[in-house]
Amino acid sequence: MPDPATLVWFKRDLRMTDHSPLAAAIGPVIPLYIAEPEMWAHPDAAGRQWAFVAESLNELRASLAALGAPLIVRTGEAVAVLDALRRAHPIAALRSHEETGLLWSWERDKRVAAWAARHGIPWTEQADSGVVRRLASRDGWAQRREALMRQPLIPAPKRLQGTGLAPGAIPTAAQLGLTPDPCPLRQTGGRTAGEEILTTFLHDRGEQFPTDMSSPVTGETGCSRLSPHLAWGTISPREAQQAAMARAAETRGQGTGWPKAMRSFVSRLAWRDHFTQKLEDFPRLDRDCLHSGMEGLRPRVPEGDTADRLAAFAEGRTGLPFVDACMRYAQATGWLNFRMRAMVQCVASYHLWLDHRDSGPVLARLWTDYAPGIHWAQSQMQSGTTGINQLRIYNPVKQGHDQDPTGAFTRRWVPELAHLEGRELQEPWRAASPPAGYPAPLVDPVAAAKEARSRVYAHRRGDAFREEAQRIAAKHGSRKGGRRGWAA
Ligand SMILES: Cc1cc2nc3c(=O)[nH]c(=O)nc-3n(C[C@H](O)[C@H](O)[C@H](O)COP(=O)(O)OP(=O)(O)OC[C@H]3O[C@@H](n4cnc5c(N)ncnc54)[C@H](O)[C@@H]3O)c2cc1C
Repeated sequence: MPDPATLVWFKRDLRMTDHSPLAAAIGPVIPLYIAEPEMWAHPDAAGRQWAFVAESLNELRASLAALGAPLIVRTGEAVAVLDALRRAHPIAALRSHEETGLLWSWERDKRVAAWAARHGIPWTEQADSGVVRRLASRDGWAQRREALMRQPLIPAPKRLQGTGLAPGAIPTAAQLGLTPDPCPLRQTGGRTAGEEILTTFLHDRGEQFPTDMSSPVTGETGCSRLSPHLAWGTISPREAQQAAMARAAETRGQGTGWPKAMRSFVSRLAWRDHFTQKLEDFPRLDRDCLHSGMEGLRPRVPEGDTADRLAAFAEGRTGLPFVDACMRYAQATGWLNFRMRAMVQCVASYHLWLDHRDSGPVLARLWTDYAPGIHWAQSQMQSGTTGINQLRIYNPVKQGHDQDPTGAFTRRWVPELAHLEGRELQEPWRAASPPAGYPAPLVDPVAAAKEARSRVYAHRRGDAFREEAQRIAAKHGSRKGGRRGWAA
């Protein structure tokens, strides 16, 4: 009978450094990744995400193998996979990070907990971020998170004792039922790529981060671009934060932009946890409006012409050039800067009057860095369904002029408009001869925004609405006075 092993279950934490479950494993180890067809069948899942994960798994497998225990990959339902492993090798303990996911992952975890209890296998879950399970109150949350972020990093183990179990194949996207999803400029997965991105951001690219981040043109290199690595865990948030704080300290007093840029970056890492905490506390975030009074505000696909508007939005054919450029750019790269993500979500929800539960999956599938907690919290916030945020309705024409002042970005991604300049580029319907092959705008952006604002405010009236909004703010709102604009 072989010695019982510790099973370390990797999920969105595809690394060995700063990985407490792996560091805590004693005796033989089964490092396991389960490719769950149930997860990849969801409407928010896309081939580009799996491609990034598969690259990360390949590298993790090689790194773990070098220590003595290669990554075991199995495809299937979690309990079935775990039970097959238990029958192949005795398991003393199950260890993993806590995962904040959509309802299906909660249900899956309940089944895993029941399986573990049935077989007398203790399952220890540890936090991988500032998100707190069973949080009683947001009071003191930020301080608690900060204390966790300042704890020393956990080094990767020096050696691991394997079990001899067959490593198993990393499935292809098609084997997981994913449809082809070309993304020619997608970021590469794996720890090595993540470390390189972090290094170049901290030492070469990041000095103008606070200004570069607003535009997709400057943001492409001026933003950290760490998001897929944080989303799939090839880099830990604590590693990123501590490296940025060290860089801020090293550059202090030299008259450069680095310290401010690093502080700004660190605050974004805190937003990450702030928004993910909302999903932790409200796992129905992708299904229900945070404020129940906003239910029924917008029609659902396929009511009326919603299906056509959603298709035009997804294909980058709304007739609003900067919106279409951003959507086509995201299609090709798997990424978009924050402001433009907010703008495209806002245009879908306000101007095109689409329910965020219809547009949200379309956007989620564009992001290589899809992180349910951030995505659905932001999606609701930019759609006005939280009931607690001030409405921010971006004007896509103005954003085009502000964030793409030369027009080069819009012309590159909407080549139908390559011959237009200045005002006509962002409002081609005003051109003397409207461009052939490019659609007329689905809506007048100014009139549509006005109409949307009055419809939303009509829903936000009355004492009952206000009382629920107060309860939501108390449960989910940031405790940073005066900063509610971003953090509520
Ligand atoms: C509708 C919508 C959907 C979004 N969906 C996702 C998503 O699925 N995954 C995702 O990682 N980000 C999402 N974001 C947040 C943000 O746009 C991205 O994190 C950012 O653009 C990623 O690029 P970066 O790594 O260069 O970010 P940087 O600007 O360099 O920021 C560093 C990190 O901080 C975190 N961060 C930055 N901005 C935010 C924010 N506003 N809220 C929460 N965390 C933030 C991310 O982890 C990011 O990688 C979404 C935003 C909106 C408006």
